[in-house]
Amino acid sequence: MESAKALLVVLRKDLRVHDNVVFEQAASATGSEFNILVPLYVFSAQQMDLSGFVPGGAENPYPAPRSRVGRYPRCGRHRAEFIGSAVWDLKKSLEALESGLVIRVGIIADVVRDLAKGLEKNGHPVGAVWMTSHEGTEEKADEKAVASLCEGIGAQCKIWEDEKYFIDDRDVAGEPKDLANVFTTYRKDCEPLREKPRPVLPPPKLGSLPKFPESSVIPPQGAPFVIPETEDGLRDALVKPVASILENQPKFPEGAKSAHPFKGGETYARSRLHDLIESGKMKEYKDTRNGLTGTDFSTKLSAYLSHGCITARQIHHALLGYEDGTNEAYEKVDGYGAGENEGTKAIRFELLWRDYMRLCHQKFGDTLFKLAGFKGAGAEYSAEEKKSKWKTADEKLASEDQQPDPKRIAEIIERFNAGTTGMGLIDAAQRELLHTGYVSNRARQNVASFLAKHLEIDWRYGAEWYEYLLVDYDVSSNWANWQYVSGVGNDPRGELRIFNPVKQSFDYDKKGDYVRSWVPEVGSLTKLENVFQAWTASEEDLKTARLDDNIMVTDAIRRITFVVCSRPPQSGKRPFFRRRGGRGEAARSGASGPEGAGGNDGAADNGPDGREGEQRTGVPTSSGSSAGGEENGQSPQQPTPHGPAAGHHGGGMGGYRGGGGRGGYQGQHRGGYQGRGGGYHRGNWRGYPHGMGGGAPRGGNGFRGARYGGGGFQGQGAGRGRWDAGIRQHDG
Ligand SMILES: Cc1cc2nc3c(=O)[nH]c(=O)nc-3n(C[C@H](O)[C@H](O)[C@H](O)COP(=O)(O)OP(=O)(O)OC[C@H]3O[C@@H](n4cnc5c(N)ncnc54)[C@H](O)[C@@H]3O)c2cc1C
Repeated sequence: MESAKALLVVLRKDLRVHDNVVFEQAASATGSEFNILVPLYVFSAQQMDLSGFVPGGAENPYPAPRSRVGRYPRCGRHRAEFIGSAVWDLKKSLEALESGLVIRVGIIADVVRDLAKGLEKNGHPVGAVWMTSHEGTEEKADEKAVASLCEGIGAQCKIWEDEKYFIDDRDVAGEPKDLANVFTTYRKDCEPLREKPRPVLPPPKLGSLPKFPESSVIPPQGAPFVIPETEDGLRDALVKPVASILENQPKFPEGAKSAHPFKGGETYARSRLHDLIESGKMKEYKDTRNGLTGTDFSTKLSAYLSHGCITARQIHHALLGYEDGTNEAYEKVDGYGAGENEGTKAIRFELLWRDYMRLCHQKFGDTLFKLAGFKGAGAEYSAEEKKSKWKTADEKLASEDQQPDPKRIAEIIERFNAGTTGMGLIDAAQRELLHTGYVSNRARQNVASFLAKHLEIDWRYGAEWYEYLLVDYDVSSNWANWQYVSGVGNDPRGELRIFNPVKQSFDYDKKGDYVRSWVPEVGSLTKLENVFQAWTASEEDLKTARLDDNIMVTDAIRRITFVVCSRPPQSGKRPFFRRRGGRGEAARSGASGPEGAGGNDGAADNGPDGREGEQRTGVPTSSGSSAGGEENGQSPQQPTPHGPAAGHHGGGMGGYRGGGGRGGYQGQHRGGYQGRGGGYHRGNWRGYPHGMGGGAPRGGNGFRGARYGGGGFQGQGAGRGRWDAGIRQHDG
């Protein structure tokens, strides 16, 4: 056709040929207005350090991109490698379809402009540029820039719906502004989930795509960059500038194993999905999903989803083949043809969370990146709560009386990132992230909660560190989850949900294998409580383990006294923990109202976490926990390696709230203790509607929980000897 023109397809987070609207539509466009198809991928200078593409001697015109708050690189080596591999895999798939992929680096609109100019010069004017819409400020800006460029060159610009979500946007009722602020409400509107996803789109048939142009017609990459011609070359160019994460990069611990050894790309995504169903892992998913170690406790599909190597609805349809007994490949798998099971249902549930996080991003826009979060954007956040409680390393932003001062906060953040806080689970998770780019959902929640709620440090340092290092980084899922856990997002329990990392370790790392494998320094300690917090070990054990002068012991960032009961198990779910103190009056009457502050709302949103929690079954949360010791270790009665801390704030019972709470406890007795212990002082906790009391160590004096607790029970939970319980522990 004489007037036929080139179709330029810009691929970003849709690195696949199956279930991809642009290829499906391009295939049916053959013989019509487009005589050639130029699929294009651009490694973006806004998000990646491109200096590896610059041959020696030349200068990279784009400064290495950095995050706003922590000034971290935007994309670390694990994700760079994963994306490189996924792009290469797409190139191979397109070549197998007699097409191809042009790989470039730079700013998307600039690359499109240069390519369009060159193609026109070589006799192929660009008639249209297609791309799929993606969430994110930069992504939207790219879409706008390409649209305005198209206007300038007289080409059509088409931005297709992003179809990699579980429920298609076109099937979501209402406008983004109408989205429910609580996930459960949204979920209920969507149920039954199994009926919601649209069918998957077929991949283009061999030879069905408009011709890929001769290489001589495609203008080369602009100087000074050079695009490698092999997969290894591409990987090296991407990884070289970000190969080292820390100044003193620790070695990969001997014996530790990555939970995410997976390679990027659609081919690998499809085979991973198949393996998960064939091995029966999908059926077990609900029981295993809170694991910490190994490749199969969860799907590890997140990175494939984030980069669009697979779509959520492809996962759903593959599960249907197994559940409905229509895909013989799975006929030997337990549960074949038996319909949806607990495991497959839970996966759909998680995929819906992913949708929801993105819809929240649509609704709240750039407040995703704001310290006060989604809550700060709405009326549901009180004026007082909007005031920043957050500690920062930024001298200009810190309040004059910030304690610890910004310099110390900078040190703490550095140690938090490097995994040397002294809190085993947190350190293990941060080191696993450094070494592998992946960390389980359970560990992510603990890490986020630790930074935001125990240390009260601007949670965006953590979100940006994750953005830097996660292989599955997704702008909506990452930032909205950080907000959620930090209490400024869509968690209805907000600030009240706190993970006690010691109890979580006992619950989810029952033998300490996870912490031992990523924090080898504590590997020889035998007692679990010592593994989880090395400072609790005896002087002798510390010496034997050569830990006596280790910073994790001498200057643990946060000390949580946690009592392990030596009595034989009596009953219940958590036999080896026993609260010391806090079961007195305060515990029983600490929450007078229906909204006991610590009460976990069994009926409400349970969070994108381990939703199994005791709260829902009404079993009282046990475990003594406290946050002992000031961050800088200056507390006069700071816990010592030889014994538990003396002073902590009061502990209470994790509660169960909600109509007809089944035998649970009401309310949380939590106090900002300022008595003798000098223990954990959470002066910023405020506005708890009910049930917040102040527990006092040794005799019920010296607390000020009521000031923050608004109706909290004063003092009566104390006076039972030593208080070991402290901050409300929440086990999600
Ligand atoms: C602080 C924090 C930061 C996070 N950052 C990201 C991120 O950048 N990218 C990302 O994909 N997920 C993120 N998550 C969500 C979750 O931790 C990961 O999706 C999950 O651990 C990935 O492993 P998986 O694929 O084996 O998950 P599975 O347990 O197998 O879940 C299946 C899929 O459901 C989705 N999913 C599961 N949980 C969530 C959730 N809470 N929110 C949104 N989607 C979910 C993912 O796409 C996941 O692949 C974050 C969670 C927290 C608490």
